[in-house]
Amino acid sequence: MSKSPVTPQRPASRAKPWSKKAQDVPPTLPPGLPARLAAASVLADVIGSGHGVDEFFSGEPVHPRLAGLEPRDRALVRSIVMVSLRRLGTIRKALASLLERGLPRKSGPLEWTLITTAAQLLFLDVPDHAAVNLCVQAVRHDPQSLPFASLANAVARNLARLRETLTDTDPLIDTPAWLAARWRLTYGDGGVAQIAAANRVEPRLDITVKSDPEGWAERLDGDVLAMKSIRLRGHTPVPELPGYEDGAWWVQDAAAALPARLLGAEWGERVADLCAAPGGKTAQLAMTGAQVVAVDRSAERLKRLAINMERLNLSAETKVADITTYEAAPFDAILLDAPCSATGTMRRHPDVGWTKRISDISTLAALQAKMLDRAVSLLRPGGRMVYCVCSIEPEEGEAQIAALLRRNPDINLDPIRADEIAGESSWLTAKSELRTLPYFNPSAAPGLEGMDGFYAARLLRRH
Ligand SMILES: C[S@@+](CC[C@H](N)C(=O)[O-])C[C@H]1O[C@@H](n2cnc3c(N)ncnc32)[C@H](O)[C@@H]1O
Repeated sequence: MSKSPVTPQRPASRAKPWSKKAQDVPPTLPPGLPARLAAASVLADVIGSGHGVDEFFSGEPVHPRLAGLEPRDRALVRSIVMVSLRRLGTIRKALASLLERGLPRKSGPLEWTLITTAAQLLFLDVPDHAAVNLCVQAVRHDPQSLPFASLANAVARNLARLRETLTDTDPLIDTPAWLAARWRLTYGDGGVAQIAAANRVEPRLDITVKSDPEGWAERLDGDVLAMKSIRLRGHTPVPELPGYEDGAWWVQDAAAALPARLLGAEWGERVADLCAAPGGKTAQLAMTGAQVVAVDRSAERLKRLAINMERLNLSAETKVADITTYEAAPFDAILLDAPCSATGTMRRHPDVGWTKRISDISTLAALQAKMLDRAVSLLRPGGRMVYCVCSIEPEEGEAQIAALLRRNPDINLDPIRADEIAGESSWLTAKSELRTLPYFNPSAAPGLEGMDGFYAARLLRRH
């Protein structure tokens, strides 16, 4: 039997592979199998073609294997895919140790079935017999992988048997090598190790409340964090939680809630939220009583923003426009939440490291610079702006703002004070910009720690 490495090469194309041929799932398949086939297939498409997991699970199912699945099964598929991505390094190492002769060539979806089976056996609360049995059925379902059904059976049984030793790995193994190398340069050996460890923990849901954080924390079984976000302890689906229908709160990571607060928008001010959709920060700005214009290039995402604002009973004007060419009367204050590599959000989006490429960072940094130049030109003299990104790459944060200040002498950095961020001076850079990392916000309760990696700088326009 010839061998191939366990790690496949990602093709350059980002075409939607599932759009070419629909693979209908016959309704006669045994229970649980359609979800396992879907998990393997979605994972192959995420890693193979660079599509984000959210593309598959927000809105109507676009993948033929997801169509027709019950919501409960879709949720299971999502969690199998997420764990597979979050622990991909550990899983690949485990499979490599069990496949003495490597992965057989021309074995169709075998690799994806084994990875998603490993995710269930090593990290999810799926009974061993169900995971092993469905693995073998999934392998038998495809003519190319069919000859390897007994190999898959042996691998799956060994995964269950050796679970403890196979999962005892260095967190860095689950960080894509290109990101680990970058983070080592920026944050040192200690920093990269802590980021890697934090990214392995599935984060809880954070919410921003309109008022009464203590009361809502009690009602929702959550903890009030330093900056008044609430971190929920449980995993109840969002729409079923008290206060959701009434628009008392919205989902927003604790770090993502900081930039809008730092802008300090005031009642009656004319404020622009640039790159606004789906609107977590727009809601915060609108809460202040400012007149908010929410601008985004995507009409579809702005529609979602409008629906969110309606549920929250808040108002903002929406405008579909490209920020790099957007024109408007001057604003008192601007929030620019620029598109970025999102490497600070890998706790919530473990696909980021496997779907983004190193070249994306310079492409995005160039776009951010253009947006910044446009945004500062929209400020009135004396106006203020907060620029933020959910990236932990300096090119998109610290270096981006340093370059803006060099090319625009009219713009000053307005230092952020520790007392504006609940006294957390370790969240500030030497120049008093905000820099959070995924391992910040430790907690005594396991699973309740961490926050997104964010960068924010506050700027003032002089003339
Ligand atoms: C990081 S998300 C914004 C998240 C949002 N601020 C929030 O808090 O909910 C970035 C947004 O930038 C938008 N975007 C990307 N390129 C753009 C451009 N050239 N002009 C306007 N919007 C753009 C995307 O459609 C996306 O909605």
